[in-house]
Amino acid sequence: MSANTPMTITVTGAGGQIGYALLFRIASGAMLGIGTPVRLRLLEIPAGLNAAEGTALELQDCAFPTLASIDVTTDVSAGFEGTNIALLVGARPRGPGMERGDLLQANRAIFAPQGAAINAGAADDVKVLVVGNPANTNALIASAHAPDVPAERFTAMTRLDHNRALAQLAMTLRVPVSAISNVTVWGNHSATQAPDIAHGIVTDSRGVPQALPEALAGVLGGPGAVAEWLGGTFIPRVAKRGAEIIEVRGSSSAASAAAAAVDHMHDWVLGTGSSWTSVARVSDGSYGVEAGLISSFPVRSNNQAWEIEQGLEVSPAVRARIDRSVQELRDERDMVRSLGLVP
Ligand SMILES: NC(=O)c1ccc[n+]([C@@H]2O[C@H](COP(=O)([O-])OP(=O)(O)OC[C@H]3O[C@@H](n4cnc5c(N)ncnc54)[C@H](O)[C@@H]3O)[C@@H](O)[C@H]2O)c1
Ligand SMILES: O=C(O)C[C@H](O)C(=O)O
Repeated sequence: MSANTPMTITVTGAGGQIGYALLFRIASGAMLGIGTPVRLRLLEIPAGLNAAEGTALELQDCAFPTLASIDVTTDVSAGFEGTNIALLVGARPRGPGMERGDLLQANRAIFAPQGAAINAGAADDVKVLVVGNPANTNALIASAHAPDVPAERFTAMTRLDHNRALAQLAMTLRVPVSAISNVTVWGNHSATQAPDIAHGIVTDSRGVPQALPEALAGVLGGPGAVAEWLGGTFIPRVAKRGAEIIEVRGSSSAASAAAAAVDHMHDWVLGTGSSWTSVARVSDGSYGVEAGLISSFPVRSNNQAWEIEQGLEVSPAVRARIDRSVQELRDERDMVRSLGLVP
């Protein structure tokens, strides 16, 4: 990509709540930079068409210099024709009391045709981010229907979990979010995920694990304080934040999900810089995660490709959580396999 070459970006579920938070940020240049014009393609089903068309009118009214064109369609093939970036947001969101497994059934008809349309018509460099839940397994379904697109180009979003982990750490350590790096979320974008702070660093070069005892003093004390805080507060808070938002807000996270999607694609296209981030991408067997599953790893983007950070030591506690989350991914894969959606 060179500056000034327009990029075609398809957003599915454009009439929904994430779509409404996401499209204006993409159009303003927050995702690819203000030097890259964007052509937006808004893909909806008939029930969401009016909302998407209304959003398109508002996008026009923003007069963003970066916005080259907007098309709204319900035609899946037209939606992905020539697309460079596909953001698969459209899906039924989880309501109170629902688990992600409940959504596999509801969303299975969406991701197979979309994968096939990407295979047939998208640009050669297409990059896909699945946001719609259950995101990892939906990405697996879409990828299975796009045999000509490298599997590494189908990713699922765990950047929101990653950002949640950074924010919780920053509040606890009383430092800016920008001061913390090298935190990882492993596994599934679900309550089984494995947030891992073992390699985290604070700008002053202290490790996050070394900085925590002082920050926790007065709240928790003694030699087990950090482990107690991780297991009793930090991990459940990050892993169950989606459910907390649903309970407090009455509907699932939208603006924070949109912000995470912007971060994910920004870093994929423009590079990660000095820290790694978390992305669910196809496993090559690294860290004992079954090859072929789409699982979250610590990754850096080099030359517009997500590379898994190698050689990190994984503690027994994190290992156990990763194994549980990967087992959940296997179970989801087996469920969609039994429906004939993946080989
Ligand atoms: N990965 C994450 O971190 C994360 C975070 C938040 C939400 N989510 C998920 O994102 C998805 C969207 O959430 P939302 O709050 O915007 O939901 P929403 O109900 O507000 O919007 C979904 C939109 O998708 C549309 N849609 C449904 N099927 C479609 C299809 N086949 N093609 C195109 N559009 C289609 C609907 O008409 C609707 O407008 C949900 O699955 C939600 O669980 C994921
Ligand atoms: O948890 C959900 O269902 C919504 C979303 O995946 C989230 O993490 O906020």
